[in-house]
Amino acid sequence: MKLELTHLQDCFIIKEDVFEDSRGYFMETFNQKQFNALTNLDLEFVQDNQSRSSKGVLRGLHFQIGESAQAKLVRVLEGAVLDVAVDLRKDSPSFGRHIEIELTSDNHKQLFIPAGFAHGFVVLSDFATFFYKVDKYYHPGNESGIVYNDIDLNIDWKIPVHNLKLSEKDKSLGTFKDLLNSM
Ligand SMILES: Cc1cn([C@H]2C[C@H](O)[C@@H](COP(=O)(O)OP(=O)(O)O[C@H]3O[C@H](C)C(=O)[C@H](O)[C@H]3O)O2)c(=O)[nH]c1=O
Repeated sequence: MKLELTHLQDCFIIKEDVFEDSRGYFMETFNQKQFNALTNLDLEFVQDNQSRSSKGVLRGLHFQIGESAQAKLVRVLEGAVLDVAVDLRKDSPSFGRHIEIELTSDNHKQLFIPAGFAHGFVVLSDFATFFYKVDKYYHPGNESGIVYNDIDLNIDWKIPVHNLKLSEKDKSLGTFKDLLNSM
């Protein structure tokens, strides 16, 4: 297991060892002891989530608030996505900045996203199966988000806007400025 720092504080790229042979490959996709030792965190993931989406589907930007704020360890089982995480922690040196990273079933990359971040992804392949671990349970009443095309975040989703497919909920999410005003 290898850890790669990013320009966002406490947000890491994780590469697990992949053992390939003539049959295919084997990998340990998560090892709590190794994860805690490498990240120097004492996290316990309590829920696994999985979604499958077609090309152009954009899910996000989402986060849970207060005590329900989730750290996430995300990866792709099938296909490819552009994954985006935004640092919403006011005291962070990377506050307001975001990372865009391609996660695919071939590059086996995982992204660790700390609590206090907004998260979303757009599907680049015909279909993508997205899998992630979270360290806090789902609390629908504590869900919040930022609209994908927020002018201040200025995220380049790589897919032409007319090809994007969002839920009605995600289309009507608030702006980054709305969030700042509520802090
Ligand atoms: C997140 C979640 C949802 N649900 C139910 C609620 C809805 O009936 C249904 C679909 O939920 P939603 O449209 O919010 O699913 P996504 O748009 O994939 O949401 C996720 O999108 C981005 C990528 C994230 O990072 C979040 O973890 C998560 O918000 O699943 C549950 O039962 N448990 C859960 O933990």
